[in-house]
Amino acid sequence: MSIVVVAAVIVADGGRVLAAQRAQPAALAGGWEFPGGKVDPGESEAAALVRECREELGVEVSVGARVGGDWPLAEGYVMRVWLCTLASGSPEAREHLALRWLGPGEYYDVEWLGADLPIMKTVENLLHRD
Ligand SMILES: Nc1nc2c([nH]c(=O)n2[C@H]2C[C@H](O)[C@@H](COP(=O)(O)OP(=O)(O)OP(=O)(O)O)O2)c(=O)[nH]1
Repeated sequence: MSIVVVAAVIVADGGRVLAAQRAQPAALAGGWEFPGGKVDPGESEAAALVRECREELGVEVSVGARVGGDWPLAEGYVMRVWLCTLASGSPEAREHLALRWLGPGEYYDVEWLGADLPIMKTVENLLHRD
């Protein structure tokens, strides 16, 4: 069974999306991702998503619609992604090198990790469908 990594696409007013720059490991440092992490044993995926956003950003999020299905990562890992909104707090980079709010037209201004680029494309379609 694959290890599940959950990730939050935090969306704010004007279609802004929060990107976070990884600090580690060396192979991924500097790349941009969606906040998240591994689900702990016995923990629900939604609870893991909320916990990771609290730990990494110091915010509370509300979990919304799922983005796609299982996104492949390295062998043995899959990523599951949800749209989220901020319920309280203002994100700060507690574990990342930097954070950026990307507005429409800026979604590809950061060097997304390989797995995240197709996710960003899917999110763009979801947000601009109407
Ligand atoms: N959180 C997150 N991880 C991603 C993304 N894209 C991507 O390839 N990954 C990879 C990087 C890592 O190999 C793995 C998740 O690891 P992590 O370091 O975020 O997990 P964690 O917070 O539970 O960390 P740790 O306790 O194992 O240190 O998934 C993404 O958008 N968000």
